[in-house]
Amino acid sequence: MFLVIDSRVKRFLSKNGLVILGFTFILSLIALLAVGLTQNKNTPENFKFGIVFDAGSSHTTMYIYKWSAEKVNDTGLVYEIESCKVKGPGISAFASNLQDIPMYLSKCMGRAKELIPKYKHHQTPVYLGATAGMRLLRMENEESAERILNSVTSFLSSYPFNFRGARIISGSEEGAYGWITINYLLGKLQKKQNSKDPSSRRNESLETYGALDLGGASTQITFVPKDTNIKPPIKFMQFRLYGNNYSVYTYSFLCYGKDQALLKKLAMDIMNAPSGILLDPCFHPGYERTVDVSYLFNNTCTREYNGQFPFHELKINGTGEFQQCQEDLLDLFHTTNCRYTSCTFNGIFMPPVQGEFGAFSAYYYTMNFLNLTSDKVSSEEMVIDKMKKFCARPWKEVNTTYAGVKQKYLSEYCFAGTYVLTLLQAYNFTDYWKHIHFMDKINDNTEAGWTLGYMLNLTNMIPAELPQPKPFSRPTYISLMVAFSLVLAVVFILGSIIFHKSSYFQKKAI
Ligand SMILES: O=P(O)(O)OP(=O)(O)OP(=O)(O)OC[C@H]1O[C@@H](n2cnc3c(O)ncnc32)[C@H](O)[C@@H]1O
Ligand SMILES: [Ca+2]
Repeated sequence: MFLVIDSRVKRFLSKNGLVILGFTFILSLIALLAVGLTQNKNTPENFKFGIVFDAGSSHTTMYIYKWSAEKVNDTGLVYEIESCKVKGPGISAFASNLQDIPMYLSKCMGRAKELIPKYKHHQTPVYLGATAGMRLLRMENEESAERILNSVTSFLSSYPFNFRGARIISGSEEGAYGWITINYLLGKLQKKQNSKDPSSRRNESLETYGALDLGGASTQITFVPKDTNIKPPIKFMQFRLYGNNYSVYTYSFLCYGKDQALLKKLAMDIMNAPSGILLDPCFHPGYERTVDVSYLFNNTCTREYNGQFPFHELKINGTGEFQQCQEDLLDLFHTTNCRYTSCTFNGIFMPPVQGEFGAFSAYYYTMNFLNLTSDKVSSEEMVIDKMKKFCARPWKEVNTTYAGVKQKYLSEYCFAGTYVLTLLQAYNFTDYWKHIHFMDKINDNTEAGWTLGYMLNLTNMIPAELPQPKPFSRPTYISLMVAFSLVLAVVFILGSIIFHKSSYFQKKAI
């Protein structure tokens, strides 16, 4: 019986074997094409999200970032989808009212829950970084600072997101992450990677922008120095990003943020002329403000000026004299005691500034309001002339002209503008408007600041080495697959026909 079937099968196969083989081959070919095409077809993009709280000295802002999971290692592709300003002061003001922290943060967290799809919540990292306000509080009262961070931690952990910690970041981190943010967004980190000319690649890092950040309590300057062979007394920060090495200088001046610098100036003024009334050239004529003397001196930044005064309140009367204001502010910067090859101020080592700089936060707010951003200025005389005129304008007039602007900001633009120019002078910038680019949002939507760099670093999103490019782009890959498969099919069919015909003729000949 088995023998009978076996011989039938044999006969069937010898007759139709080639047809079955061909049929199987074509089916496999179709399957191959189908798999290749479906594997490479356009699937909807898979997005990821990240949340960073910038807990600054003057206020807290929550940023939500979004990026495509597939393109995670490419440069410049993470962008901001939301910045939520937390109502109220900076978190360091909550030392004696910890119970208010949940209310303080809940509105922005609610916004995050709305904006990020629910099924993504558990994989979305949340970070909170506190800066100079909390650094100052920690110097005054470490336990208080700790308690605030613990309250923040317990509140943020109660959300379905992936909370990754609340901490005080160092001034160097703040400077370095700001530098990474702007260079990442400006596309400076991967530039010239494909250059064939080795001499142009050697100086690649010089093409990054330096970063200038002016906060309320501290200010940072960060850049790649021209001469990397100098032996610095402090270590430069070393980064390897997208296959390039960067040796970065960064320094954070605590107490030289805009708000603390103003308090230092006022404290210095009282020391120089102890009186309950201060004629202040940094405020508009007709402007009046009363400051509590104990508030002024109960502060780490003004401790060096402490003294006993027979009055409890200081009354400020503006006089609006730019030149005098600048002279007063110069006294905040001590430039005589440099023990190194070059210094900025207060005896702090700093290599000479070089290259282009991006200036953000209060640098931008101030210069943008004053119309003194680089694209609107052509000479130093123009800057001085504009500042003189602005400071000299009576407060009443300024107040009515800019009725929509917050009073605190408006009343301080004369001081802030003068402070920005004095600080840049102390850093030894010449022709600032040629080299300093005041920036707020980069690529239309993402704010310049340390938060993005912080998240990119903590989520390892900037690789040390440049990702290897794929040998073929997707369309080329698909076209090649199809073309080779068709050639294979045609060759096979032709081969079969030839084989059939030749065996037919052979049979006939026999
Ligand atoms: O970095 P630290 O020092 O911790 O401080 P911060 O993060 O709170 O500081 P910001 O950059 O938010 O603000 C810097 C200063 O600019 C002020 N400021 C904020 N927004 C402003 C605006 O739109 N116009 C003018 N000034 C503004 C603010 O009050 C501060 O004095
Ligand atoms: Ca800040």
